[in-house]
Amino acid sequence: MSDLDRHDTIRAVHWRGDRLSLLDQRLLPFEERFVDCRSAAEVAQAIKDLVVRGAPAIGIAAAWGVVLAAQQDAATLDSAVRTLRASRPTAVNLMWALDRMLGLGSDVAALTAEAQAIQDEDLAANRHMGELGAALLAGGGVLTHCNTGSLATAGFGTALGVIRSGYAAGKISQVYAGETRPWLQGARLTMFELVRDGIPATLIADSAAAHLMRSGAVQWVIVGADRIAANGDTANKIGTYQLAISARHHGVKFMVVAPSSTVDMATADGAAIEIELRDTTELLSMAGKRTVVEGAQAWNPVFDVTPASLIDAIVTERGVIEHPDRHAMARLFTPGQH
Ligand SMILES: CSC[C@H]1O[C@H](OP(=O)(O)O)[C@H](O)[C@@H]1O
Repeated sequence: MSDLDRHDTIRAVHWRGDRLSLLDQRLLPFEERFVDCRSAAEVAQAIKDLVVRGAPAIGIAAAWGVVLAAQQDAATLDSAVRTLRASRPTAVNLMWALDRMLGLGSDVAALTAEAQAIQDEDLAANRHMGELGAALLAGGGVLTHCNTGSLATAGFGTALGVIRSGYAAGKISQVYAGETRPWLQGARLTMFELVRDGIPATLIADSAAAHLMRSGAVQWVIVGADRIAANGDTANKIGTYQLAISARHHGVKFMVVAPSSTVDMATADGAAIEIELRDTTELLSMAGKRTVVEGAQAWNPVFDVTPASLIDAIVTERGVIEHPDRHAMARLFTPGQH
């Protein structure tokens, strides 16, 4: 097993033939427990509750949810797909995967093969993007945000896949990970993956990012995506937009890494991307303990949109788009493709 092969040993999504086992990411890094989903409705609830999260991973989970629906009662397939589609609004991978499954009717064998293909294609795409993104690096430190690793995908990761490949190629000397409040995907999940891989990783507070960039310790900010519009505007975890502003101000390069299942050519620009608002309790408490006075209000958008003008490169498995705009996107993706 190559050094890189070791890195996708973490699997967030396991198809068991009659149920879908999901590594419960609400409990990581201190507890590794699986939630078994035996229906599309249970998969949809797991996506909504962030048992499984990460744009590619929720698309993969939803695809297996369609298989569960077909196994149980083909007559309920359409309503099962509607329930899955409504589970989270921003990551287009969810809609993309369901559209791929819908085209196959209710044949369980065909749906099973398609769900497996979606999962296998994602892992292959991540490894290829890892190489393409690593080729852009020239040493030094990188900063990443949220979690874009094996836990958010079929394995290896998108932005974290570039970091894995870049580190293995000697092109990264230090990885900084933002904690990513309020759900702490960076602190709880990315640090878990990097420490497990033996990659030198330093956790920073989200609010320390600009100060870190000003120090000169970071040459690239490398992030994932939940939806990339036809002009290259990119929706990603809340806090990404301000990282892009800080990066441009400090002369730090900004890379978005995402498979083509994240590209939504049917959405013209970032203004049209729906931003998920989650329960304010995620902001008003930490680890289940309230941290804010009763009666306080909160606002909890969990994604934001980075304009293409602040992105130096979008890495997909179809190729790298440098200085993205609608013309550059159209060279790799069909207008209107979703
Ligand atoms: C390769 S994961 C893409 C994306 O998904 C994460 O969001 P969430 O944890 O809420 O599902 C985050 O935005 C990642 O960058």
